[in-house]
Amino acid sequence: MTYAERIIEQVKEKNANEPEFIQAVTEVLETLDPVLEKHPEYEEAGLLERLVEPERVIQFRVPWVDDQGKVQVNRGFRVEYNSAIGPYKGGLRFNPTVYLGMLKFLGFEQVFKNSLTTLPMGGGKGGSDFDPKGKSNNEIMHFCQSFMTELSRHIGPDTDVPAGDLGVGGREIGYMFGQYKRLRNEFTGVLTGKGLPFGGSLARTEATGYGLVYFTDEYLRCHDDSFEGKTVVVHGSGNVAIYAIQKATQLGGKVVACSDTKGWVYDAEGIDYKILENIYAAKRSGHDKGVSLAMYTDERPNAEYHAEDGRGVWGVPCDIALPCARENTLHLEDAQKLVANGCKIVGEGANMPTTPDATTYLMENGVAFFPGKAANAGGVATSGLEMSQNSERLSWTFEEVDSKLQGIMKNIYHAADDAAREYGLEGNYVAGANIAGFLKVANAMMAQGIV
Ligand SMILES: NC(=O)C1=CN([C@@H]2O[C@H](COP(=O)(O)OP(=O)(O)OC[C@H]3O[C@@H](n4cnc5c(N)ncnc54)[C@H](O)[C@@H]3O)[C@@H](O)[C@H]2O)C=CC1
Ligand SMILES: O=C(O)CCC(=O)C(=O)O
Repeated sequence: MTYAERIIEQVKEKNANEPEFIQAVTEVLETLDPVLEKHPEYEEAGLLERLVEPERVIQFRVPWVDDQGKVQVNRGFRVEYNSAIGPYKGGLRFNPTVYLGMLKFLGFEQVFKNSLTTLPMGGGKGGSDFDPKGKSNNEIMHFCQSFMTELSRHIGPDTDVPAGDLGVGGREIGYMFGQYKRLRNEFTGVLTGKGLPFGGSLARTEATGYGLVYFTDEYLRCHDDSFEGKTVVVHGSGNVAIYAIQKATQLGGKVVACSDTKGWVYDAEGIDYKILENIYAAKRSGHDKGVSLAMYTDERPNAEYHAEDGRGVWGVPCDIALPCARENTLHLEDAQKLVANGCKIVGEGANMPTTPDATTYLMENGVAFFPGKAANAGGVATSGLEMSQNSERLSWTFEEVDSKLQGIMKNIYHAADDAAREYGLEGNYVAGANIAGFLKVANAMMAQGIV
C-alpha cells in the first residue's frame, strides 16, 4: 500500500458517515503518488495525515424567530481547514442538506483551489442547514444576524474571510456584514461578495462563470480552436451558470440548455442569460413561491420547458458541457450520453459535480475534463482581489478586475497542464490541478513545522 492509499483508508475509517468528504479526499490523494515518491520527506513529516484533518471545526446553534413568532433553531458551521498559505477563505452554504461532512469536502477542495489562484488564501467553508427557499426577507435577515452573532467570534480580515455559495448571495452577505460591523465596531473586509457601496468588487458576481469560460477558452486557444460556433449545455441556472452562459455566448458559443431543481429548458436560438437573471432575482426576492425556470418560455415561446430532472440537459447534443449546479449531478449514464453525442469538453463550474465513475469514463473516452478546483477558481480568485482592494481602500474598475481574472484563469490552466506534463500525465487536468495545488500548500506546511 502506498502512503496515499494508507491515508485514504484511514480517512474512510474515521469519517465513515461523510461520503462526499471521502470522495473528495480520495480524488486528490489517488493522484499524488508520483509527487509523494519524489518527496519522501512529506511522509516523514506526517503531511497527509495533517492535510486531511481540518485545523478547526466550529459548530454552533443558530436560534431565530420566524414571521409567525415561532422560535426556529438551525445548525451553523465553519470548517477552518488549512491556513498554511493565508487566512482561511471560502464560502458559506445555506441549504437544508448541509452537514459537517459536506462542508469538510468543500473546505478540503478549497485548500487546493485557493492555492492554484496563486493568491495568499488558505481554505475554509461554512454554512447552515437553514433553507432560504420560501423565507421572507425579514426571516433571512434575522437568520443571518443570528448566524453572524456567533460566527463573528471566529473570523476576521486576517483570520478567516467567508463569502457566498449555494443559498448565499449579495443579500445575505449584506445582512451578515451589517451584523459583524455592529458587533465589532469595525469596517473591514471580513466578508467578500459584498455590495459595491460597501467594499464589494466589480466583477465578483460574474467571476466564477466568466472564469470557467476563460479557463475553457485558454484550453481551446492552445488547441488552435475557440468557442466560435460551439454548442454548449449548462446544468444549473444560478450565479455560476448565468455568467458562464453570458460569457460563452459573448465568445461565439451557443448555449442551448440549462436547468433548475424542477426542470430544464432547451432553446435552439441560444439561452438569453438576461431572462435567467430575472428569474434568479425573482426566486431570491422573498416572494419566490411558484417561481421556476418554466417562466423562461413566457419570454421565449419557441423554447421548450421539460418538467423533469434537470439532468435531462446531458442528453442534448453538445460540444461543451458545463455542470454548474452542485456536487454529484453528472452521473455515469450522463457521461455516456455526452460521449455518444460527441461532447469534447466538460468543465466543472460547480464543486465536484461529476461522480468519480463519470469522470473516469469521460477521461477514458477522450473528453478534456476540467475539475472544479481549477476551472471554477475564478470566484474565489476575485474574492482575493476584493480583499486586496479592501486593504488598499481602493476600488478597481470592472475592466481591471476582469483582466486580472483572465490572467489568473490562464495561469491556472497552464499550472495544471504543466504539472500533468511534468509527471508524464499530459492532458490529465485532474492530476495536474491536484499536484500543482498540493505542492504550494505542502511546501508551506513543511516550512512551518509540525503544526
Ligand atoms: N458562487 C460562486 O462564486 C461559486 C460557486 N461554486 C459552486 O458552484 C455551484 C453553484 O453555485 P451558485 O451558482 O453560486 O449557487 P446558486 O444557488 O446561485 O445556484 C445553484 C443552481 O443549482 C441548482 N441546483 C441546486 N440544487 C440542485 C440539485 N440538487 N440538483 C440539480 N440542480 C440543483 C439550482 O436550481 C440553481 O440553478 C456550487 O457547487 C458551488 O459550490 C464554486 C465556486 C464559486
Ligand atoms: O469567494 C469565496 O471566498 C468563496 C468561493 C467558494 O466558496 C468556492 O470557490 O467554492
